Amino acid sequence: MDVLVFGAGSLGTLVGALLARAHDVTLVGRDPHVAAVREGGVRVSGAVDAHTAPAATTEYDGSPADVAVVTVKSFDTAAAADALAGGSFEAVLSLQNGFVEETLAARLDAPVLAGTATYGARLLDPGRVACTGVGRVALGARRGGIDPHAERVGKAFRDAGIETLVAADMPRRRWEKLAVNAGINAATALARVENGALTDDPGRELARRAARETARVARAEGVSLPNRRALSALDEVVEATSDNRSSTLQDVDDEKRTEVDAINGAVVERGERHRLDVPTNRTLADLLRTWEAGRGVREAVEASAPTRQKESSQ
Ligand SMILES: NC(=O)C1=CN([C@@H]2O[C@H](COP(=O)(O)OP(=O)(O)OC[C@H]3O[C@@H](n4cnc5c(N)ncnc54)[C@H](OP(=O)(O)O)[C@@H]3O)[C@@H](O)[C@H]2O)C=CC1
Ligand SMILES: CC(C)(CO)C(=O)C(=O)O
Repeated sequence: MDVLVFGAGSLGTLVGALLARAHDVTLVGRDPHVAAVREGGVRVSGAVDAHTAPAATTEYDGSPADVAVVTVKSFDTAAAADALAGGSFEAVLSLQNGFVEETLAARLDAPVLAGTATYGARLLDPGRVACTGVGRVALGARRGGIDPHAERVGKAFRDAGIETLVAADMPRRRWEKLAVNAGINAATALARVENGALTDDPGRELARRAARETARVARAEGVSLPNRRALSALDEVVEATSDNRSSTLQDVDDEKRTEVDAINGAVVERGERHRLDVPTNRTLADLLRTWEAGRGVREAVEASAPTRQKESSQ
């Protein structure tokens, strides 16, 4: 299978390198990482050990592929879709946080599959990525149901040794992942702690409040996500990733724009559509955005790529 991975940062490089064990893969990313991959391939370390040689480029040239896997940050989704619009794919799969599939579907002709990834990945140096935790990729039709494209992409992932579930209930899984991220990411970033700090109060109850609010908004959107399911998913991930620094904490560490708009901001925006008050998510979003404004990181991103999406949580 020919695979294009668009957004070869931490997660895209890990997934692309693993897929290259069984498929023809091309990474689209930035130099000097792309140059290093061209020179010596990708070395995967940590929970998975691999060394593969995907192709790599900084500019997608429109070449067709069986599947395009999108792994840019949520606020780069529209720009990524615009870059991919000239290509031809059997399917497009997003592994990003947030409800970005609609942004892709609005711009691309190919069927867009929803995906969640609980693998942990961290780009160490150009050409080197660490797998900080073996999780699972869940993928399927973004509106739910059985999808032949999902079956084919899921087989390709499994053939490459990636833990993969092809799911018919991606709407619930996307909201469940959002509840987990709403509970973990902002709290750990603002408190500057690893995920495991949310095992005990006050962090645990803070995270649970944010997750419960998210589940309530999910139900208002017509998605069956009971509080107990959202809370058990939160507990499972906090335990499984207790030593992790969440991606939002990593962004704060690196003084980079966060995905707050696609996480807590999305809960607030969707809640407002249903006149639901979500005070914990609102406060977490406001605090993170205050940090971003204080560091000027949002403007820096938009200045560097004007076509970058004005964040929306469509
Ligand atoms: N890392 C992880 O463990 C996990 C990440 N995720 C999700 O996956 C997504 C990606 O996360 P992550 O990999 O950590 O983020 P990264 O920032 O490490 O990776 C995204 C990469 O895409 C690049 N990029 C963006 N636009 C373009 C473009 N037009 N052309 C070429 N390269 C481009 C970025 O470069 P630049 O910064 O220079 O624009 C960056 O290198 C996020 O939504 C995240 O929430 C989900 C689960 C786990
Ligand atoms: C699941 C979790 C919270 C793991 O850290 C994650 O997805 C992230 O950090 O963005």
